[in-house]
Amino acid sequence: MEDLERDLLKFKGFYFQHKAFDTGFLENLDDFEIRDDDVFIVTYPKSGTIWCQQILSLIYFREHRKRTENVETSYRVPFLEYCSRHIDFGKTPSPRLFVTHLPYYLVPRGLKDKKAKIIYVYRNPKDVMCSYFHYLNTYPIFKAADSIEAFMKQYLEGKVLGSLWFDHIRGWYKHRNYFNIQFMMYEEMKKDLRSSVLKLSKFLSKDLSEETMDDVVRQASFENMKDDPLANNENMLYRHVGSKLQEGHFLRKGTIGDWKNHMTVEQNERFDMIFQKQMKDFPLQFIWDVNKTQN
Ligand SMILES: Nc1ncnc2c1ncn2[C@@H]1O[C@H](COP(=O)(O)OS(=O)(=O)O)[C@@H](OP(=O)(O)O)[C@H]1O
Repeated sequence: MEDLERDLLKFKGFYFQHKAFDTGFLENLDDFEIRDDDVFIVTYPKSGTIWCQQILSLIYFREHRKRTENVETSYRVPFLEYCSRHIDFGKTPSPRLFVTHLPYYLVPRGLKDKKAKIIYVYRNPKDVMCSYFHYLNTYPIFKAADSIEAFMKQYLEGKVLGSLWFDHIRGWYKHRNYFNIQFMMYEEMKKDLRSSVLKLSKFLSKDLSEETMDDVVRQASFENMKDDPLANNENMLYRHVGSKLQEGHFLRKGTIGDWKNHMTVEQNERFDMIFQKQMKDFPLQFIWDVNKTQN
């Protein structure tokens, strides 16, 4: 656990990345001035963050859609809690787009005016766990367990950046009425990206032409993003954390149900028991298998 404490920092009950932590900024985050036309993507890690960053970049920036500017997606939609050292958010032109992994109780209180918009993307927690495991074994953001068994323990105890998955999604859902928030499911985006982009554009009051819609859907596909150095996060991660593997990719598989390739029957049953206990009476549905609808 010593290594974990070196890499992660618990602040107000939530684990942050130690190296990128800006105490002054986070101490005052409650007062961070929110503009009515701000848009925030909120995710638990490995739930489709960069995907949604890319969709918003394509919707909001013609230059991104038409590839006339060489600006990375992660810069167009920066992390609220990790980019304050190099971006002056007060000077960013409107509409500002942000992304955050913060829990509901740490976001700026101005979001409760319900004018600025929040998109919460969630994904089934077994695929989140497997994606997280591979990610940490590719990019050394913090000390990673070297087996799924050990990582499952760490993840189910919430000793990871983002803390406990159950707390994150339950907290945001329970407090949804305080915010102007749209929940989006990773698996629905995967099954029908066009309908998901349409849903998002309605929420954002953006009327997209057919041509724009085609551009967005095409450039937000997994295959396209994986090969796009502006959108695949690899340069950004390489600059900030380095990589342990020659062949590791941030956009790794982008599928539904990869957990079946990594978890044993026993691990899966153990996970299910904890999930059922923690998520009893939780109304949002999840898709665990590419061939199945919600359950
Ligand atoms: N376009 C598209 N389509 C489908 N899936 C996609 C897409 N873009 C990113 N991804 C997958 O999202 C996973 C990374 O999650 P995040 O971006 O939330 O990671 S992070 O929290 O910002 O580190 C990671 O999942 P895994 O492949 O399962 O590891 C990415 O592949």
